Amino acid sequence: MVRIQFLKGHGTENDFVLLPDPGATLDLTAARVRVLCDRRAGLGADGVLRVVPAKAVEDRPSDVPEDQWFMDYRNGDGSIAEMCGNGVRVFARYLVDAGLVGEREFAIGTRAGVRTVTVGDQVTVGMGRARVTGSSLATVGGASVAGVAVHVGNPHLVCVLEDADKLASLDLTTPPAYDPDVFPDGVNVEFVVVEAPDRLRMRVHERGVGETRSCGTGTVAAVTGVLYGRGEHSGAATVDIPGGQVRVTVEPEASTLSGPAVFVARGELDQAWWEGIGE
Ligand SMILES: N[C@@H](CCC[C@H](N)C(=O)O)C(=O)O
Repeated sequence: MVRIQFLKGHGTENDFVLLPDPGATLDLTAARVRVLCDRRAGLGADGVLRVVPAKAVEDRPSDVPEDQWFMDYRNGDGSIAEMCGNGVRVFARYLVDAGLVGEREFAIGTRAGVRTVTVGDQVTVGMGRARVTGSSLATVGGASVAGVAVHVGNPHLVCVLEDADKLASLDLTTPPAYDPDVFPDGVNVEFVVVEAPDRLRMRVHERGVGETRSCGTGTVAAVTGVLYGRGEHSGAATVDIPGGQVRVTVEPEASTLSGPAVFVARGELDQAWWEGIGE
């Protein structure tokens, strides 16, 4: 009988089920991801992080070497996404805690390429280049808001609002509408208020999940988009999200994300339940 271990953790309350899969034997179907993430029928999470050796991932990006650990990230709806900034911090904490890496600074393979991490009280991730790709509109509650499109390995649309009351009153229980010609693969939509030159408040509707308490790539996109609006390409900001606070730095060719990564539970999945999850 194969025993399937799990951990439950979060980064600023963006929560994940982490599945160690050193032998790359798990059959992680979209249906299994959906049920695992279901907050009543499963463990409940925004997404799943499968921990797998990069050499077992045939479609990994060409710059991810064979000897790295690979973050196989899935959204709660079962879809695959390129990158997850909060997830990679939780993933990094797991690798250190489990003794799977010997250093506190190391690299992790993701579908967006290699990400370097430094694990301390907080976990800092080198998020690569955050690229402004254009502008577009998001429509929420019948009103359209202009946004800056930012690519952080995955797609984002950053919409700046005038004040915190507007941000608080947004109804994100239904997905904001966006232009599918601009975002053919869907988009994560961030709504942001600039509270001080180096302080943002943000809410997010994530592709493949819904509104979450935090989105790491989204915070990097938000800082990049706000800087872009000021005609700047470098800067740093603290971002307040409903689940806590992260720190972001942006340079023309690189960005970083720092924040907490916490585990709350670990255990074993029920074998019969897992086997019984159909398509
Ligand atoms: N929560 C994540 C982003 C997860 C992927 C996203 N929903 C997508 O589909 O691109 C983060 O912390 O970055």
